[in-house]
Amino acid sequence: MTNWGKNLATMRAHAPLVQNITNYVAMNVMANAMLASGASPAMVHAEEEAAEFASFTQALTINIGTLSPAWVRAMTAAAQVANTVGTPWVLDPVAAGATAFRRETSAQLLTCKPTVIRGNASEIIALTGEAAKGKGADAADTVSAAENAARILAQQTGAVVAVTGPIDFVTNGTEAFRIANGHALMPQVTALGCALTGVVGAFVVGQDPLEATVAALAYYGLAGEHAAKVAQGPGSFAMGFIDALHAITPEDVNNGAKVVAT
Ligand SMILES: Nc1ncnc2c1ncn2[C@@H]1O[C@H](COP(=O)(O)OP(=O)(O)OP(=O)(O)O)[C@@H](O)[C@H]1O
Ligand SMILES: Cc1ncsc1CCO
Ligand SMILES: [Mg+2]
Repeated sequence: MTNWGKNLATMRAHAPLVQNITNYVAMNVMANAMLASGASPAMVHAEEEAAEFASFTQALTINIGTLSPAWVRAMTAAAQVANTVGTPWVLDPVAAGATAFRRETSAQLLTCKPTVIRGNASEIIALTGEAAKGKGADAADTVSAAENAARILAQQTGAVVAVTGPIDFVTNGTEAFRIANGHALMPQVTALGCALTGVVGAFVVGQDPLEATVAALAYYGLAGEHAAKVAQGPGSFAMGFIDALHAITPEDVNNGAKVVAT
């Protein structure tokens, strides 16, 4: 499991259609990051069509960043279809611990068996019902403080759990990896975590979920490192980041991935 570039090549060969029910902040950022990576994103959230679209999409991602009751109904219906037909789907539990609405919605979505759960440390801790220090959509807990919660959540749900931050942690409940790629400018640009969730969704199509998630995080963090070399601040970084997602090759990933099995 060291040829992480192969997972990028496979994702690009599939160029998968990925349905995203995401938040208003992330829609454009996420769609551009996914296109630059080599996937085909479709932002489809209406209650009238979300479940129908989920019946033929190659992967689904659900992000609870800007919720409303109609969106929750669409999310639940789409996740149920994905679970029934065996389509991989990724949950992004934005600010999961902040309000009762978010706690209840996340708990309901977890019953639809996500393939991967990708969140920051505070969000992953909150999903296990523990008190988390999250500051809205931003993390206020360390990744290492969330490792135990990630293992428990993976064992309880059967999902691969990815905790992102300065050093990412990914586990399926038994095996685990740390990914040290990334740059401190990444959390200075909104929705880069949300966009990563879409990239993870694209990687898991037809690939082992644990391996594909680790590879997606290494690739994405490497793009952050490349973009930071030419950035003058968060604004130019955001632009360079999209360029880097597009330019990075499978060989670059094999040379630059900082992944260790724990
Ligand atoms: N301090 C850091 N240094 C290096 N990389 C980082 C740092 N913080 C986050 N990252 C990287 O940024 C990406 C997004 O992770 P992050 O944990 O910030 O998501 P998030 O909190 O869900 O973001 P958002 O909700 O704003 O979309 C990941 O690839 C992660 O590795
Ligand atoms: C800032 C923000 N607020 C709700 S969703 C979102 C995008 C980052 O998660
Ligand atoms: Mg987030």
